[in-house]
Amino acid sequence: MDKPMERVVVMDFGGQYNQLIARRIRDLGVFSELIPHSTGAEELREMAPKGIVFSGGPNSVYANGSPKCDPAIFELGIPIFGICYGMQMISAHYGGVVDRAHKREYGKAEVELVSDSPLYNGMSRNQLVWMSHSDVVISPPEGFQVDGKTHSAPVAAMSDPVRKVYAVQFHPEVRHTEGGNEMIRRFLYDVCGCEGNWSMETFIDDTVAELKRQIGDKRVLCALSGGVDSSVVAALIHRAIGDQLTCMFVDHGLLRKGEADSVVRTFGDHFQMNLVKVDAQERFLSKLSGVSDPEQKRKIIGNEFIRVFEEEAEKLGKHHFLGQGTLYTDIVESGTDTAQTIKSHHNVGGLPEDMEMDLVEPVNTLFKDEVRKVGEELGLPKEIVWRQPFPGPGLGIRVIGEVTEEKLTIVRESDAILRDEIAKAGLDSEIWQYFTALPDFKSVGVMGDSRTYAYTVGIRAVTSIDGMTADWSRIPYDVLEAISNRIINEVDGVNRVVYDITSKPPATIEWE
Ligand SMILES: Nc1ncnc2c1ncn2[C@@H]1O[C@H](COP(=O)(O)OP(=O)(O)OP(=O)(O)O)[C@@H](O)[C@H]1O
Ligand SMILES: O=c1[nH]c(=O)c2[nH+]cn([C@@H]3O[C@H](COP(=O)(O)O)[C@@H](O)[C@H]3O)c2[nH]1
Ligand SMILES: NC(=O)CC[C@H](N)C(=O)O
Ligand SMILES: [Mg+2]
Repeated sequence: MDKPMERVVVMDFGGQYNQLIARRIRDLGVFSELIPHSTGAEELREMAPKGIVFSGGPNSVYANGSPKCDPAIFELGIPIFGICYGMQMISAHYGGVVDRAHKREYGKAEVELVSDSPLYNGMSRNQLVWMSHSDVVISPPEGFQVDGKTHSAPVAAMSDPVRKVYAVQFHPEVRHTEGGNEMIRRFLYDVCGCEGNWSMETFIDDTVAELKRQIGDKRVLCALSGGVDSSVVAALIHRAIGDQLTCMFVDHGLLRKGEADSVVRTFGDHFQMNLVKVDAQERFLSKLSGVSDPEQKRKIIGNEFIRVFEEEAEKLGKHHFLGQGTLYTDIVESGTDTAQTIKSHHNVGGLPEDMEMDLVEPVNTLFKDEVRKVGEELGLPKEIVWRQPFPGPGLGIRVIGEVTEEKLTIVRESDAILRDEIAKAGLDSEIWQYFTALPDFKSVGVMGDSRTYAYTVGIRAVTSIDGMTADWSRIPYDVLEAISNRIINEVDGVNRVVYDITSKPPATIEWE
């Protein structure tokens, strides 16, 4: 008889990075999934996980009604790893003190490791980590040792090796925490005693089989942007159902310079599938006219996409399903039962409630870098697999506030210059995503001895792996200078250029 599948569960307290924790664990060869934080101890005993992770979350443990796990879970004898909110909850459970921090920590921080607990034994004493919290454990509960501290957090990591309970205030699951993967690995293998028998190699086969079953002999319309996510989805669906698939690319007037043509060309060069291109500039721009709230803009764009797909599908005959390249990132940022809405991605939080087609989203548990792996495995061309992400709402969320033709032109032209200069400097594969944004204000300048009162263009360039966290790119000054000069000289209506030097968190990659 097969052994029960080895697994480690992640209890969901609403953190932005929860699926990322599960994903890291899978990467390390152990099956992992998110489960609701309300899962009881009895149910967990039946699942028999090798370990339990408590995730982060937006709440404060000392606030009324903040989510807590079933206290009996602490008595199961299964190793526990608490992250951020998870650590604060462990502390509160065992009688430690949690309070508002004097100094909040967002983004990069340095933890000094002060113990030799199995998670950190032999590691460099100074660890670069990523933080996102405003509460802090002031003193650990009885029986716990302090494993690490930062300037602002006297307890940045703690553990009780006897009860096998480990906890960190920082986020080991994000890529910017350099030793994070190793800490998770040690939890899985050294603390929980996992063997590591899970692999993602079968993902494509399993997914194609599931798509065949789900779709049967019905037809699918796949929303195709030319980006990696939708290209991978189209390729997966095509493998499953062949000609029952039609791809549809919408030009909503919010695309980058030259984008519509290049998408159609690249698709024709590499795919043996049907592609329909829809020109819908007018309808998107008129719906956006006079609207300046970012969430409202996103919802209008999401709605309009679906209405276009429905109308165009009608012309081609009945399509039961709509395929989308939705990633897990899009879902969690759009808000879930426990996670707060950071921004409504057009393909998730921006969807209308009354949709005619059912969604097919085969990569919606994955992150960008996993989708890229699937794309490479499927043999998609490099230019698609490594294309920088471009959001569905396009320049519509890079013009801050109301979208007008004049502002779209400024963003489109300045973005083209930025892309050109980045390519010339050979930085295009180094920087994960780069673009310009147009804040909704003017400032004073002097050009040719005359006073100007014109727009400011913001440059955003980030390094990332999965888009969940990001750092600003250290573009060399001479490259920035060339970009700035060209934007001022070549784009009408601009007299100032600024460079965004914020990481995510606390900022996000896009400005809206
Ligand atoms: N212009 C468009 N026409 C048709 N579908 C689109 C368009 N823009 C976005 N979509 C749909 O919305 C989904 C989400 O967009 P998103 O930008 O996250 O993914 P992508 O464009 O496939 O990849 P990338 O993130 O690399 O740009 C896409 O996968 C696609 O299904
Ligand atoms: O298809 C999309 N629809 C959207 O509504 C959307 N909003 C942001 N993005 C992209 O997602 C990644 C993370 O972005 P943020 O840090 O701005 O949330 C970045 O790569 C963003 O470009 C979107 N993609
Ligand atoms: N990221 C988190 O889990 C945050 C936990 C808690 N809300 C804090 O601010 O400290
Ligand atoms: Mg895109």
